[in-house]
Amino acid sequence: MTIAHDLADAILITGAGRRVGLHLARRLLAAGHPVIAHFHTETDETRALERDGALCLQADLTKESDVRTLAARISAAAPSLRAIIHNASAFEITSPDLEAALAQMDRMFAIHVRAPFILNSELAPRLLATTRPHADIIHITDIYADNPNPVFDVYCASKAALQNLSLSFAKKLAPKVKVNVIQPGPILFKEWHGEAIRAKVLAETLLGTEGGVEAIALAAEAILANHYQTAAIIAVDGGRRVG
Ligand SMILES: NC(=O)C1=CN([C@@H]2O[C@H](COP(=O)(O)OP(=O)(O)OC[C@H]3O[C@@H](n4cnc5c(N)ncnc54)[C@H](OP(=O)(O)O)[C@@H]3O)[C@@H](O)[C@H]2O)C=CC1
Ligand SMILES: Nc1nc2c(c(=O)[nH]1)N=C([C@H](O)[C@@H](O)CO)CN2
Repeated sequence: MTIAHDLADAILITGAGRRVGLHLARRLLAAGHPVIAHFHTETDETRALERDGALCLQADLTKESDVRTLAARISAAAPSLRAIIHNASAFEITSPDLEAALAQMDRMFAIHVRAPFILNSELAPRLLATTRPHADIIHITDIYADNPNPVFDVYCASKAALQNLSLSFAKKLAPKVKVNVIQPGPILFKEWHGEAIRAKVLAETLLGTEGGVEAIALAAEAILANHYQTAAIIAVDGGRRVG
């Protein structure tokens, strides 16, 4: 069954299939926003988002053709966009093998830099078409963008590139479109994080706990609500960056 969507002033979230992105999609849907949820791997949760009224679109952001098709499908479906939240990400320890590390570099720069660049560029007319006073772009980077963990050096460099790109988009799209950065800290560990590393990370975190996905949703909603915030870089890290 094809569901008709009224996608005027929709909010696009990338990586909405699980964890932070899924929580953002659910929160914004519940708040009454039309939501376009990009996902990589279909899950029961993406199927539930669809039943709840979101337009769910699959794309592998490492593939330029997928990103261009995603942009075209969104442009065709939504007459205007209220916001784009770039959340999709690949988080990998850099391989000691140079050839493998270079393949990771291609993948992570494609997801964290090229895809946001293409989507922001192709969808800028939809952001500018919003009837609201402002549209928003939110890039989710990492506190590691400012102070890298060398174990994840390729990932960190790609997030730093995204952070710098955010400032250029803030300059290019002002005053109609605000562009801001959220830098998460230890929000939600991966299953493969062992107890020792979790304890070490939290010992370096002033507040001593994982932030949880709601911490990012609160930061994103605050940015959307603030008419006077652009080119800002907001850490949501429990104080880890100074710990
Ligand atoms: N969790 C944390 O503690 C921290 C998170 N952050 C940042 O916050 C954001 C959200 O974090 P979190 O929810 O943990 O992120 P995840 O590691 O869970 O990944 C987010 C999403 O990105 C998607 N993704 C991965 N590869 C691709 C691809 N090739 N094409 C399209 N989508 C892809 C994943 O889809 P699938 O699983 O289907 O591949 C997933 O749904 C990320 O940008 C992350 O870098 C920063 C610091 C700490
Ligand atoms: N895409 C992701 N990026 C990051 C994640 C994650 O789970 N997915 N997690 C971290 C770490 O937990 C870090 O914050 C604590 O070591 C960083 N980036």
